[in-house]
Amino acid sequence: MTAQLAAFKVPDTENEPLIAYAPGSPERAALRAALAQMEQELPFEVPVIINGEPVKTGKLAKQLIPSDHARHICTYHEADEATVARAIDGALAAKAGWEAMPWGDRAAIFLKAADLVSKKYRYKLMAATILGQGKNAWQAEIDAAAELADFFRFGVKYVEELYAQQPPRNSRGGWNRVEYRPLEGFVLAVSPFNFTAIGGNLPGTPALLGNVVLWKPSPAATYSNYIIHQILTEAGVPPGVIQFVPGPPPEVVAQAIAHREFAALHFTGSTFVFRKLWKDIATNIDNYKNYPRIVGETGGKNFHVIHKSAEIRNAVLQSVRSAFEYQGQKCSALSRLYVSASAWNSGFKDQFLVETAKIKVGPPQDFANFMGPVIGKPAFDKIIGYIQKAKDAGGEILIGGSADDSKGYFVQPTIILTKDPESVTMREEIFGPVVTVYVYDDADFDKTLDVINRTSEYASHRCHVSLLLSVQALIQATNKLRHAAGNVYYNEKCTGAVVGQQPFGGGRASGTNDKAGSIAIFYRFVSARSIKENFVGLEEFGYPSNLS
Ligand SMILES: NC(=O)c1ccc[n+]([C@@H]2O[C@H](COP(=O)([O-])OP(=O)(O)OC[C@H]3O[C@@H](n4cnc5c(N)ncnc54)[C@H](O)[C@@H]3O)[C@@H](O)[C@H]2O)c1
Ligand SMILES: N[C@@H](CCC=O)C(=O)O
Repeated sequence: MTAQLAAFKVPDTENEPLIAYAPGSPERAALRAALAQMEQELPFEVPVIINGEPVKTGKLAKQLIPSDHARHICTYHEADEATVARAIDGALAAKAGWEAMPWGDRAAIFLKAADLVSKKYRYKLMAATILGQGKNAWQAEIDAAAELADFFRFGVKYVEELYAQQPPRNSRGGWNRVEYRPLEGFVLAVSPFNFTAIGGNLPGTPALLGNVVLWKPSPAATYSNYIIHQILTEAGVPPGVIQFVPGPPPEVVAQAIAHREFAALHFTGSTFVFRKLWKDIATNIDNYKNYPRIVGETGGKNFHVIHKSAEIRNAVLQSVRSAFEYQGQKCSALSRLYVSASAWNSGFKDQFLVETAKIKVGPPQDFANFMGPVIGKPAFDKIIGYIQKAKDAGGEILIGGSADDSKGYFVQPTIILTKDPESVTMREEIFGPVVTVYVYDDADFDKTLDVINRTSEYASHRCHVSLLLSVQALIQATNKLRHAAGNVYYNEKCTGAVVGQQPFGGGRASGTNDKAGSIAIFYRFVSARSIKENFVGLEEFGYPSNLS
């Protein structure tokens, strides 16, 4: 416990500066060296971590390298029932000490973790993300280095702001206060494969508020997530506060959800899994001590709308990036594209195909590759299945459509042209490098906005980007699509929300829209306690109105 006798202010919060990794730069050399070292040392062995101690259950699973599936980046020990039970007990035992730790000390731990991410562990974390999750250098930089450091630093700032929110009035002779208690029980964090930063944020956000957390990482991101756990430990998160529990997802999660002290689910992943977990929680409701909080960001079907007034080159380049960077495996990735006929015929189509044809696909360790592999065999099969379904439904493959999983799970960037704006690849989440284009008559702009709004259950997910120049068209689209997206971008691509700048999340089937990267999400993991203190005692029990 450090100094307490003052109202401290946390340091100014800035976004982590991004490194470009340009040829010849020392950072590029450092990242290459970290990759080479990791390639030499792998496969690693990852234990379950309970109460700060490694637990080797002997029940082993592998995290494959998606660009070279004959190799694996790590072997990890899967938690069994007894291990999960110990993890929950240990977290509950750590709770009293953690929630009583002065805020300044908790803040300092997370600020230190941010600096460990941005400096000492930057390249190691990026190398694990590049090899294990198939990101190229830039994608690893904006995720594993920048977004993760931002989550921790901005989280500290937001908690400071939250704690500062106090009742505006006091009656004479009294003082009103609000205390933001962590939730009673433990939080279950279940994280996805596609963002190392989200892996860190799902346990990090509740822990920063004094909660204890059982963290089940994604099997396909186990190694990078394990490094994050090591960073948090080195920064000073006490044993037991965040229990790292890889394991068979349905079993580990079901056991946690069935526990009487289950206080909240912090989930990011597919809509299907989230809905299932919500139902499981509902079924178990009589068993809980408190009503659990349910926070989840899930699937999406993001779109760009290209108006006839759009600046075509910008619209094309933004669309190429957002459809194909990280192989379309972002919750924000462009997946359906509505282009006005005049824009399509006056250059958009040609440039879109020419630019997409320039994309290099291959192992992400080769920095020239813009795209790497998709995450695994099920994803690979699902994506080619959707390309086939689009063809069967009369869609025309303008470019791509081919895939090769002989060494790694590579799918070429694919553009499908459809005449049916409600065809299957305009509706369902694919989560791969596939974008479907619908060309609308310029005169039907307004009608097209209605179609967009109703087409997918996700309509809302994260992002709608309007690459429009006319202000009038922007206003029209903004109003019509008010509930169709949680994040809207004008003249900008739909990927790349930055913590502290564009809080992210979506409604409808895309999640509870609690806005990670903003103060809003922190309200979900506290249970406020109002405190009224009276400094003046009573002299009579009766009120003046009782006097005769
Ligand atoms: N909205 C957002 O902010 C956001 C961000 C990232 C990813 N996503 C979504 O995540 C999905 C891709 O990630 P993913 O493939 O890791 O998702 P997923 O749903 O397969 O897995 C997410 C997590 O749930 C666990 N899980 C899987 N099946 C489970 C089960 N039956 N019971 C309990 N837990 C289970 C996984 O092990 C993992 O930890 C996409 O749908 C994407 O849109 C959304
Ligand atoms: N910040 C990222 C989050 C993507 C989630 O999968 C983006 O907005 O692209």
